[in-house]
Amino acid sequence: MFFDLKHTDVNSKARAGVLNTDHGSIETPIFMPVGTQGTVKALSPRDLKEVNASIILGNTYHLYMRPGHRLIEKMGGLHRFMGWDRAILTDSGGFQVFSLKELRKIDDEGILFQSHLDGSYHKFTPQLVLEIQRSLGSDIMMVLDECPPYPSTRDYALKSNQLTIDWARQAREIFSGWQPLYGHRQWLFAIVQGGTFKDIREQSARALMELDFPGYAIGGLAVGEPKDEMFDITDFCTEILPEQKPRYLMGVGMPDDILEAIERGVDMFDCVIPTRNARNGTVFTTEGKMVLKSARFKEDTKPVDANCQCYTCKNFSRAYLRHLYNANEILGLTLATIHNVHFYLWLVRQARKAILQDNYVSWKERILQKITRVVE
Ligand SMILES: O=c1nc[nH]c2cc3[nH]c(NCCN4CCCCC4)nc3cc12
Repeated sequence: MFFDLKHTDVNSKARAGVLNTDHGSIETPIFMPVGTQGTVKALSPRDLKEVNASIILGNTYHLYMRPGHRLIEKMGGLHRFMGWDRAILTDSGGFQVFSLKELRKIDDEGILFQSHLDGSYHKFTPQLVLEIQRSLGSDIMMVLDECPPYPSTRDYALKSNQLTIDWARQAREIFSGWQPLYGHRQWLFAIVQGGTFKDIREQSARALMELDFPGYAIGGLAVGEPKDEMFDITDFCTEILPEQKPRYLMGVGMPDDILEAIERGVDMFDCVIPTRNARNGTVFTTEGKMVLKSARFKEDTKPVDANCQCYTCKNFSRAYLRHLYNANEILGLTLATIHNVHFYLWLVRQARKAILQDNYVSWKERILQKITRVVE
């Protein structure tokens, strides 16, 4: 089966499971490094394997814009094109359209927008974003949805939610009738919307569940709402969503956000933070966050994190990494990204171990004390 729920922690809603794709099995809770344009910035697929990444995220919007899904199809699909033979999840593009430029126009058919590259007009429909993801060959595809801005009026959230449900219904019908392009199975997830209105969230979840998807994303969060609202809505959604299906909280997040959401029953995460922060000189460690550019690391011979087994921590000092940043050396980006992605994957692997031992909550409280510090 696609998702095997192995165990739920007896003291919380935290779960340990396995996602079975044709590009390998993925132990959950899982973090998906973001590879927007067909590459996880500064890392090669070899680096990704070395840090045990089992699934990465690609963006339908960006790959459609450049180099185009037809070209990628001619190249044999995204896995072959980018040299990655493990799993890929692609976001459907609705969110990117909103976050990249002022929205052109949304109507019942889809989203009309201008390319951020050359200003040309395009229209994302439920059908088109599915065709793009079929050409890409993603193992997990997302339906076209509308992510309402935060805050939204109740009326806007209601209307937007109706659109997202209609688009999900169309996508489900299109998907049920097709053969995969490259021989490997592709799975289609729905996306729960409804803003911060619990009754609309319930309406969304139940309508999507009736359409019977293999997995459910919780969308419309991590868009500027207060953290406690994000966790409250997440907790509310996981109460309703099917226990035996994976839950994916889109765009989350900082290490502590991920641990809080795991406790509330979320299985899958993606976020640009580990890769983006690495490129800006901020790394996450078991002793807290560290700004490597800081002068205090000028002669620090210690590794980024003495408890870390990654290539960066086993071979280089904080002083060297700080030098690379100051000298604008590309290697600095790669080494810090290797470490941060390794840290996120290590964190969710430790979470899984704690869940299987039924002590997730106490483990989480202990590790949060350390990783939320700032290393001076
Ligand atoms: O509702 C969504 N539908 C489709 N994709 C999404 C992606 C999302 N990504 C986020 N938040 C990303 C937050 N991230 C934090 C670090 C800096 C860059 C932005 N919310 C999302 C909601 C959605």
